[in-house]
Amino acid sequence: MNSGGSALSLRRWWRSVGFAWAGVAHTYRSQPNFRIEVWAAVTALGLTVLLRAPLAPIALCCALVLSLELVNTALEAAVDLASLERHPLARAAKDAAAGAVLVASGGALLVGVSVLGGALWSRLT
Ligand SMILES: Nc1ncnc2c1ncn2[C@@H]1O[C@H](COP(=O)(O)OP(=O)(O)OP(=O)(O)O)[C@@H](O)[C@H]1O
Repeated sequence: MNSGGSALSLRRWWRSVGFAWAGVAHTYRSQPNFRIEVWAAVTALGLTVLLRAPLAPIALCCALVLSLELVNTALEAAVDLASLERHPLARAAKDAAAGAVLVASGGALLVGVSVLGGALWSRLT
């Protein structure tokens, strides 16, 4: 058994988690849209628990939107690092990444309304 090797890979994994968390924290600090999405996700998850609605579709949608916003931020940084000059390909890349967030947000909104809408309506009426 190679316990030294597994301790090392666990430490390496933990270090990678630290880098990933630094990426999430940096995006939270630098991207107002990400902050809005985080608090929208917290609200949606809280409502889901409160209304005893199915958690899986809401959690999946929250994770999808937040993940795509992180990828969008990564792509923006990579494009700006490659060149700060205006270029049609830079615009295409950034617009497509922003479009991915928009599409996921639209889908998440539909899922949110269909899963939570009925339960919320009957609580309020
Ligand atoms: N180098 C560039 N060349 C051409 N167009 C660009 C370039 N950089 C940004 N743009 C255009 O400006 C838009 C906004 O880009 P910017 O990098 O400012 O993102 P942002 O406003 O932070 O977007 P988000 O709200 O998604 O974080 C892009 O979607 C793109 O249409």
